[in-house]
Amino acid sequence: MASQVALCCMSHSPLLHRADPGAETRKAVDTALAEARAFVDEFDPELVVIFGPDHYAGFRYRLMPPFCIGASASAIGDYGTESGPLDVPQHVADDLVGSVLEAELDVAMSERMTIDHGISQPLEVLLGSIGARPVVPIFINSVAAPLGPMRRARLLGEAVGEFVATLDKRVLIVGSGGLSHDPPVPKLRTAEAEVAEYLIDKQRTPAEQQRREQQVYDAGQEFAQGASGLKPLNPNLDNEILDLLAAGDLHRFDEFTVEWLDAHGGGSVHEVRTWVAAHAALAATGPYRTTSTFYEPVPAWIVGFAVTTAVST
Ligand SMILES: O=C(O)CCC(=O)/C=C/C=C(\O)C(=O)O
Ligand SMILES: [Fe+2]
Repeated sequence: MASQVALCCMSHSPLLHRADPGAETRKAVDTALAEARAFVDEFDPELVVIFGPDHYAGFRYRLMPPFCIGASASAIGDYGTESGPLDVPQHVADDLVGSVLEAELDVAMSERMTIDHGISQPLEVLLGSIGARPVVPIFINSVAAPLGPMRRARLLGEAVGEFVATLDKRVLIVGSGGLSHDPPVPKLRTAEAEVAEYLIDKQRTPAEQQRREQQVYDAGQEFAQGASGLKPLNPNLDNEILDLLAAGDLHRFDEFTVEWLDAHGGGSVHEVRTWVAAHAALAATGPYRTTSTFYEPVPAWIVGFAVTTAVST
């Protein structure tokens, strides 16, 4: 018995519904996202497997795994996203963890995973709400240094795909994040003590969260006005990434080092790991074809914003 598998990868942004990117960009992004939603509606997934990052909302340095599969999860509701539980099919998540471990990838498991906009936003955009379909969330650390090699994200994806192939279900694989971008996410070793405490273990109060969200909005406005120390977006790199994914040339990502990507794509370009894992998962179920690609650099959101869909052939 085999599954039917489709893929949608998309950038997310805390500023997606908050900052005005200009009328033309808004229309283009909304159209791309509506088309992705229609693609998902038509596929009618029985299960969604989503690879996404976290931005110190759920995973902090008290214990920072490179990868974690959630067998039970809820969304924190940051940056205007929905809060509340996901509908995680526990036995599927348990079996997935077992299968990935069997493939010699030492993935962590959480029975109480907290997700942020990095996972909840694509679920809302593509499915209508975070609880609309059964979903297994897979966290890929993409911001908290040190990061392991890209190859491991590809291998994780492969192992997940091999499991997905056995389910005899319609499975949508989602990757969330990227592409080039350098949003103001603090770094443990350079952060002030109070911020470092947050990165390690501390929760924000609602007022602190609100202040932080305003700071991220302000950073986007500065960036859009060209008055920012953040690294520029890199459309050349982003197009190269999209071309490699569409060509199924996933091994090439093994050559991208963390340092090189950081220098050319900014501190959060590593969210592309979720795209690599998602494509590797799809590829593990058979050959695939990319059916749509949207890309536009959006300074007001501090991100090279992309959306792609793909199907098994
Ligand atoms: O709230 C924080 O401290 C982290 C800031 C943050 O969440 C920024 C996130 C940016 C993205 O998710 C992105 O552009 O990918
Ligand atoms: Fe992000």
